[in-house]
Amino acid sequence: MTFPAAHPRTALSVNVNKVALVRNTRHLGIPSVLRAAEACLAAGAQGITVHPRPDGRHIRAHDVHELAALLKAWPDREYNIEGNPTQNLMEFIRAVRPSQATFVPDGEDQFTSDHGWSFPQDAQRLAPLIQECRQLGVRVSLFMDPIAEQMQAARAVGADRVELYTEPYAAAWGTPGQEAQLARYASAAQAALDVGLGVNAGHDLNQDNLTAFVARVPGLAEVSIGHAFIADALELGYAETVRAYQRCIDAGMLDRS
Ligand SMILES: CC(=O)[C@@H](O)[C@H](O)COP(=O)(O)O
Ligand SMILES: NCC(=O)COP(=O)(O)O
Repeated sequence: MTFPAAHPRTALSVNVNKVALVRNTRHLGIPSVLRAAEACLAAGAQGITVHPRPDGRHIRAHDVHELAALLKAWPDREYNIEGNPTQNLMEFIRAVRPSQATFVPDGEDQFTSDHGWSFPQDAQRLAPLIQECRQLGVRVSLFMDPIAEQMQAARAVGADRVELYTEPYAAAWGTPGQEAQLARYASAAQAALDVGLGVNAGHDLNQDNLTAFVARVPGLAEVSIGHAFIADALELGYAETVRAYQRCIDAGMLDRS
């Protein structure tokens, strides 16, 4: 399916954290993170995302480097490495130079990501790190709550994109608050576009809530999806799960136009 240049297809980046989480429960090397990534790329996923947390609970340093080598065989796909640049992220960015670095303000022992950066408080410590990434040729995306008023500051600090934290939308899915959340994300995305930022999104997106989000949120360049995707892949397999999520995206794109 092709889309007009004015509305390029929202890219699917598969987060493989949870494959590593299961692998780490034995010393057998299975399930393979590499095989998962390769199967998703072969099925058409536009990118792979990892979040190598400092405690190594799932993605570890060797995964980051092995996936970088794999992605070299897929030059038209993207590698997105997430993390807190004041912790361990920058060592990976310098060594691997992925397509994109997504800065996430997580603490070292955080259960999962649950908030975005705040401006002006975070600007001073982020600016030099963003500049370094851009000098390395790495696009920078800032994990942000869907607050339209924060987008100007995100741009001013040098970010190329924002990634809208979508758990509040996912939590409202199927409730009376769903529409208000969609309007909130659409407003934040438009504010980002208005100041020259690209728009990514992620966290708790799934096959139920993805289509409506793609349809309503303008200029959505990329969704990164992991937890629900891997849960679905346990039942459907990686290739069919990629196709299922692509169908959700394409349905949203058609609703948008
Ligand atoms: C930043 C974000 O929302 C996710 O990309 C993050 O990778 C989730 O981390 P866990 O997989 O450790 O829950
Ligand atoms: N940036 C979001 C991501 O990579 C995956 O989040 P989730 O789908 O595991 O919640």
